[in-house]
Amino acid sequence: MEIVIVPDAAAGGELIAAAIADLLTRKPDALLGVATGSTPLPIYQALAARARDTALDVTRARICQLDEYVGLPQGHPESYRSVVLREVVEPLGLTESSFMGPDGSAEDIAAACLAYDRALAEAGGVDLQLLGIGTDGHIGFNEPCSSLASRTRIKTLTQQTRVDNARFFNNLDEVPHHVITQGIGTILDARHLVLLATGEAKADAVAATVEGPLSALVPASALQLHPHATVVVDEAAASGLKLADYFRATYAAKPDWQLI
Ligand SMILES: N[C@@H]1[C@@H](O)[C@H](O)[C@@H](COP(=O)(O)O)O[C@@H]1O
Repeated sequence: MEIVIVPDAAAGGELIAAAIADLLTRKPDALLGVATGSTPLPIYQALAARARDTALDVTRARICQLDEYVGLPQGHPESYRSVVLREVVEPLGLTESSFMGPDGSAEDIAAACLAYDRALAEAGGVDLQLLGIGTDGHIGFNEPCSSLASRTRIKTLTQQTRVDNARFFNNLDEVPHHVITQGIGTILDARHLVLLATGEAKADAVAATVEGPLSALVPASALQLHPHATVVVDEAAASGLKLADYFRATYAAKPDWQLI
């Protein structure tokens, strides 16, 4: 696992957008897995700026969703489908035909989960999966004690996550209890995992992910199992890391041509 400590969220967004740009240059039809929440927005803004202002061609990029609320009406502005279309797909000049996600309004949720795992595999697998992290250490919506081998399935949110996400809704009661999420096993199938965490509220979860034991109690610690996982953190999110100086020195010594 590589840990990169950046000065702030904007620098993290630029660094990760550069890695995505490099991927799309090598593989123009790469499948990019995207996360929701506030944290990855600087990545999407930096990537859209590159698509607008540089020779980067994103027209063949494919975008896939990490997770989804269950039971929100289709087209609800806070369904993750709507969020990804608004924050990622449209700013890149792409259309819904470049996009795939699980169907949170399906009558048969179990079948929708299976179908999504199958669709990801049939699409050739995710090339680069962006991740945020919950304050309880969740990735996607894999809450503490999720199986480290889990596939896409329905999960029940913890109260902590519902409270954290209530800011996107009118009140806490509107936050769904159930979600579909790529499983931890599904996430680990991606070729490159890139987790961005910013702000002091994430410091404990980041420390447990990076320096704690591999544990289902901290779902993000599953990144320790992946051969190419990058954790990008700002100074505040890095504040609980005992090995911060080592991570800084390692990254500073990295050759310029070697991206994350
Ligand atoms: N399902 C999403 C996660 O994918 C995201 O990482 C997390 C953190 O969000 P934020 O970046 O807003 O703190 O929120 C939600 O729970």
